[in-house]
Amino acid sequence: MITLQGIGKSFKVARRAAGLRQAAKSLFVREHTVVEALRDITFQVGEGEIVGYIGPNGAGKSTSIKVMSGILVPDAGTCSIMGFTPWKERTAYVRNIGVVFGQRSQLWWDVPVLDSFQLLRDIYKIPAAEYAGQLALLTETLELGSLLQTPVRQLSLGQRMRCEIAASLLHSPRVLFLDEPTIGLDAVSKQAVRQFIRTINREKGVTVILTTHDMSDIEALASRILLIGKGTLLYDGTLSQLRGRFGSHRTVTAHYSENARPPEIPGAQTISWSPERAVFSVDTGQLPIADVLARLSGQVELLDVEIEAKPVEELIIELYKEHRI
Ligand SMILES: Nc1ncnc2c1ncn2[C@@H]1O[C@H](COP(=O)(O)OP(=O)(O)OP(=O)(O)O)[C@@H](O)[C@H]1O
Repeated sequence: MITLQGIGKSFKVARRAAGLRQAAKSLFVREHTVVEALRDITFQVGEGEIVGYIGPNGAGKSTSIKVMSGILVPDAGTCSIMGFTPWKERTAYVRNIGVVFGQRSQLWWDVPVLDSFQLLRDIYKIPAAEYAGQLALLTETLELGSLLQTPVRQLSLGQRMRCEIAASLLHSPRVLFLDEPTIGLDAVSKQAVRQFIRTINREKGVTVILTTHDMSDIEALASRILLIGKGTLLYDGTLSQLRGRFGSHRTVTAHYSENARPPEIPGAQTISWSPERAVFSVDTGQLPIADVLARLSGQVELLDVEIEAKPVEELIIELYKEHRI
């Protein structure tokens, strides 16, 4: 569905020091630096996948999305999406993709949402019956009923995001690019947006590329992660592979009847202790959980035990650390 091969993109940025004198000088002599935003980016995405495209600020995520959606022309490499080269066959290509930039709006600010939708219907030349069906479906699943007649500037962020997502799907695209679609949303709106993305992926087979800083988006949606740092692709694997790599650690919290001495578990690190509760960090690759439980029950009268894996957020931080980004 999506193939990127050796994609590179640099930006030439004008540079000048602060101050009036420097401003005057820059009118005559321009100094430039080159920012290498993408370097040799190569990956493939299959039809129906949801891929989390992650990386720290300035890593090159938005630039990649812009290249893939045909807004930016790369300096090097090839990109084929559904057989199109995005920046070459733009008009035909955009009929097959949907794009949401969480930080920007594609809706007209002063007019009711429905007017923007109708304009998009005309731009994409969506047949009347298809538009009516798709609008009804999106209105119901994204709960847009009361919003359609409201000017965009009067919508809250969460309401606007639901409308943005609907706008990007009116023409039934096969690929959806989402650049931080849940930024600034409250917990309930986030859930609604995630649920909707899952549904269109499962029921319509829409392929989704998702950039986000919210690791719970990744956990809820993406089975595969592409990690980009300083313009280079650093990791391409599934979430479970990532868990397998860093995830043999468990936090074990034991609650027990009052005990004067801390339980001793050789091979486990004691994080905290009180007469009724102890918390351990255990590398299950070295020390099986069953051994920990056996040791605990030999020393204290156990009342309850909680075993937690490292949250995805921490796994991603480990990955950032490993690649020094
Ligand atoms: N139009 C531009 N002109 C100059 N430099 C740019 C331009 N767009 C992006 N860059 C630079 O390219 C690099 C990658 O930027 P990009 O916006 O792709 O990062 P990002 O991973 O989306 O970051 P964030 O998570 O902060 O949104 C950054 O160093 C940025 O300053």
